[in-house]
Amino acid sequence: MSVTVRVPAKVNVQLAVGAARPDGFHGLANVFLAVGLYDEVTVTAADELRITCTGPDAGQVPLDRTNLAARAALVLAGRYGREADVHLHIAKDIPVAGGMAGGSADGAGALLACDALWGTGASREELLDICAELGSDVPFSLVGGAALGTGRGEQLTELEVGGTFHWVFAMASRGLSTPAVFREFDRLGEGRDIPEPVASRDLLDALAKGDADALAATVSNDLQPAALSLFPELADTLAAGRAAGALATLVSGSGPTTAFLARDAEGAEAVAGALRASGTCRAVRTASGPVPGATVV
Ligand SMILES: C[C@@](CO)(OP(=O)(O)O)[C@H](O)COP(=O)(O)OP(=O)(O)OC[C@H]1O[C@@H](n2ccc(N)nc2=O)[C@H](O)[C@@H]1O
Ligand SMILES: Nc1ncnc2c1ncn2[C@@H]1O[C@H](COP(=O)(O)OP(=O)(O)O)[C@@H](O)[C@H]1O
Repeated sequence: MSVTVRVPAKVNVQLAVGAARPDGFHGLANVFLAVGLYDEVTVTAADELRITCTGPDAGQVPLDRTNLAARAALVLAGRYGREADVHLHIAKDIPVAGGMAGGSADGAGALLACDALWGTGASREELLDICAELGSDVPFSLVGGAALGTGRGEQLTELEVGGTFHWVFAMASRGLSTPAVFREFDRLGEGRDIPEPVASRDLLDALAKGDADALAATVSNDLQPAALSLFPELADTLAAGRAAGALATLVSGSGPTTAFLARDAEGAEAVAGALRASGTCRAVRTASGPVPGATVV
C-alpha cells in the first residue's frame, strides 16, 4: 500500500527580520504565499527506512536520515512507538536550496503521508507541532494558502487572499545556505538598531483584495541585501525581470531563486520569455498562488 502527498513551494511576499535571538534564530514577520510548483512524496510500507529522489535537482538531495522527509517519518514513528519502516520517494520539482522551502515541503508531505499510511490519526495540532520541530518553514508547507508566520516563522495565522497572483521564478546556477544568509544579515546589520519585525498593514490589505499592483508596491525582503551580498549576480536577474515589465521583483526568502510578480498569466509568460532570453539564470518557471498546502492525492 502507498500514499502520495503533493506539497507546494512558497514565496515570501514580506520577510521582516529582527535581531538574532539568544537561541540563534531570528524573530520574523514572514508572510508566506503557497505557489503551484510541487514536490510529491510517496510512502510505501517496506522492511526498513529508505529514500529515493527523482527530478532535475535530485543529485543535491541527501538520501540519508538528515533528509527532512526521513526526519518527519522518524519523529512520527517515535511518538507512536513504531518503526519508520517505509520507502520514501520524493518526486522533486521545487529547486533545492532555492529559498522556496522544498525540503520543508518534503518534511510536511512525508509526515502527512506516514500519518495516513499508518492510520496514526494524529490531530492537526500535533502534526503542526511536529512540523515546527522539523523546521521554521515546515508548518506553512502543511497549511498552504497564505499565512503570517511569527516567532521564528513557525507560529501561523492564516490570511485571506482575494484573488490569484501570477509569478515567474528564476532559478539560479547554485544554491545559497539559509544559515549563511542569516549570518550575512547579522554582519551587514552590525552596530545598527534592528527594529522588531512587523507585518505591513498595506501588504495584508493588498493580499485580501487580490490587488497585484498594490501587492507589488508593498512586497519586501529584509534578507535580500544579504542574499545579494553573497550572490551579486542575482542583481542582473532582478534587473532583467524589471526591464521585462514585472510589477515587482524580489529574492524569494533566503534565495537565490528570484521572484517576479505579473499582472496576469499573459504578463507572466512575457516576463518568463524575457528572463529565459536574458541568460541571467539557469531555468525559469511560472506559477500562481495561493494554492492549498500538503494534500493526499
Ligand atoms: C528564510 C526562510 C523564510 O521563509 O526560508 P528559506 O528561504 O530558507 O526557504 C525561513 O525562515 C527558513 O526556514 P527553515 O529553512 O525552515 O529554517 P530552519 O531549518 O528552521 O533553520 C535553519 C537555520 O536558519 C536560521 N534561521 C532560520 C529561521 C529563523 N527564523 N531564524 C534563523 O536565524 C538559523 O541559522 C537556523 O539554524
Ligand atoms: N527533502 C529535502 N529536499 C531538499 N533538501 C533537503 C531535503 N532534506 C534536507 N535537505 C537539505 O536542506 C538544504 C536546504 O534545502 P531546501 O529546503 O531545498 O532550500 P531552502 O531552505 O532554501 O528553501 C539542502 O541543501 C539539503 O542539504
